[in-house]
Amino acid sequence: MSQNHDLYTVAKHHALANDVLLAKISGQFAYNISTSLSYPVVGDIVAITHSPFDKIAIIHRVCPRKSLLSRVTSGSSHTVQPIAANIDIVFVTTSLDQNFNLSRIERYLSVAWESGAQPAIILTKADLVVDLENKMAALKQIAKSLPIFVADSHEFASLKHFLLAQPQTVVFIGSSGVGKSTLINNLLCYEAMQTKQVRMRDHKGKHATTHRQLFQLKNGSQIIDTPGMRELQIDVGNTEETFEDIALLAQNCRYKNCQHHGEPDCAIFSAIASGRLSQKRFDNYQKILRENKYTQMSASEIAEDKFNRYFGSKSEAKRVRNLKKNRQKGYGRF
Ligand SMILES: Nc1nc2c(ncn2[C@@H]2O[C@H](COP(=O)(O)OP(=O)(O)OP(=O)(O)O)[C@@H](O)[C@H]2O)c(=O)[nH]1
Ligand SMILES: [Zn+2]
Repeated sequence: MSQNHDLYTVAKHHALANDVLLAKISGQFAYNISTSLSYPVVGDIVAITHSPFDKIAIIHRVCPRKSLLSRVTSGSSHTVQPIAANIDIVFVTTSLDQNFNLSRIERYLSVAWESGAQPAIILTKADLVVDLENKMAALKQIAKSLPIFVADSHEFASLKHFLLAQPQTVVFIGSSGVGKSTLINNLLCYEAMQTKQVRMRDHKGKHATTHRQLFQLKNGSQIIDTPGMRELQIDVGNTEETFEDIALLAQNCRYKNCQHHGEPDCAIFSAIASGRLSQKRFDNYQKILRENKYTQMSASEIAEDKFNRYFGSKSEAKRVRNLKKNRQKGYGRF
């Protein structure tokens, strides 16, 4: 089953993820809920009743879970939020380009272990790897005997083989941009995931019903991908060490608090212009800083921050929306 606000989408049969019912929790169930972990979550198996005369079925209870992936919301409330249940494998996904970072993998592995599911590691963007042997040797030190899959967007046969070997429920966790959606799309062989823009809008409650959270492969294996999972960002910890070159450059900016967004005498800007620093590396650095910031924020704060970054302020977005609405009504101009 999967969730969208108060309404849950429940598959009638475990093996038929596309034959679904809409459902909500019963009053009695809601009354007995003691913590946020008691709510049904994507991947849960639930007991329902459904009258043929009602569009919406009733969920009475959640069956015991064999695993539960959760996150601590570190905004104001610090509650534990369930993300997905009954997962067999948590794939810790990381890219083999310059974002390869052992301490980050370790952090994600600890989240995976915590869930009660079996962790495994996927290394993506193998086409960009430099020095695979050394990276693998270092990784094996922390991964011990965990399975490690190496993939890129064209070659992911070993992973596919693994998923097709037996029916299993899997999730992919890892930092933004490591290639999770690309990999899932490839595994599903079609563009099943929403674009980033659509996912942004999910946070605003729009189009939310179109965001599928559970995808089924032909052999019955299921891939869970929820917005909650996307926000399961882990503090990288040693950003400064990884991006020491950028920190050193930034010391030469005219302003101490330079954001490197076009301020005068920005050393980062000059370094990029002269080719001493690649734009891509700087973009990655900023992305990781954002991820770090997100670990300190609640889901709604993250949504708001992303919204503002993409669309400007809410009042600006509202103004644009009203203009559009008026245009549709046939008056006003856009
Ligand atoms: N070179 C290379 N680029 C890749 C590969 N896989 C993905 N990418 C690129 O990496 C970028 C991020 O990929 P996504 O699949 O959106 O990453 P993600 O992990 O789903 O990111 P979030 O949705 O933010 O969590 C895209 O521009 C992809 O085209 C790969 O195997 N090789
Ligand atoms: Zn600067």
